[in-house]
Amino acid sequence: MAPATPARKPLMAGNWKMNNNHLEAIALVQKMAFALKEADFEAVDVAVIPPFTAIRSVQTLIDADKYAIQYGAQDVSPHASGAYTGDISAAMLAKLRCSYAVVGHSERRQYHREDDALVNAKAKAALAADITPILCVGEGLDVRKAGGQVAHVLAQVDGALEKIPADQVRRTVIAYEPVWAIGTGEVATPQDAQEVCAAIRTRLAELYDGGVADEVRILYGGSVKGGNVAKLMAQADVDGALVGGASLDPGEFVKICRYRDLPV
Ligand SMILES: O=C[C@H](O)COP(=O)(O)O
Repeated sequence: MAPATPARKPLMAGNWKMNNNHLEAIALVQKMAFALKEADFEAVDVAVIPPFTAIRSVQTLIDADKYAIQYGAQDVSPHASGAYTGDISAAMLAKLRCSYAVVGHSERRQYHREDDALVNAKAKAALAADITPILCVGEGLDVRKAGGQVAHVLAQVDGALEKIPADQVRRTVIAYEPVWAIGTGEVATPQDAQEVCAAIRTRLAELYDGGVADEVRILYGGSVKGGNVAKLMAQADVDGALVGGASLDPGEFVKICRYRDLPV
């Protein structure tokens, strides 16, 4: 597939998971903002994905100090409003000017039994509120060992994008996160990442067209660190990273955002 073009600006998104209260969140964003320079933001979109309880504080800080850091939410309700205790709607996130909502993260699929139909409904809810879904897909170790990673991931992509029109898919981000690489320190090889990311892009061309496939940003996630990011980013179909653990360390996350200065 075609190498990354300026139309696919790399995205480094830090998924904090269930870490950092709103005060810790402010401190972390401040440290990142002090370290990152204008040239970094010109080269890369940088986003933080805090827990719901910290989004308002992050928004206030970013607005007040005019930081170029983007932010989003780790989940979104498929419902617009009503009696859904514990849910947060896309409209609520849009009011906080969230740019992104993660949908289908493997931890949601595993601990909350989310299936592709629900992930599809969440992606649609986010898109309807002009929020970019970061759609997570990825295989478990058993599937990988059996060599079924591409078929498994493409089935997740098909299910999650069902009946979502091309103009909305264009602004969707897809994150390939092999479950066996998440939080384990066992990063996929650059070739593993490229194989699946390229297959996703080919599938987008089949489902929609080459233009859509060329525009969609496809991230890799799973034990990304400063020490391995440059090789992953050198792959033609890897347009960024969804970073978990390393995004909690401002020095490490800034290093990841500056992958272009690191040796490949
Ligand atoms: O959303 C992020 C991924 O689950 C990766 O997490 P990790 O970088 O801690 O392996």
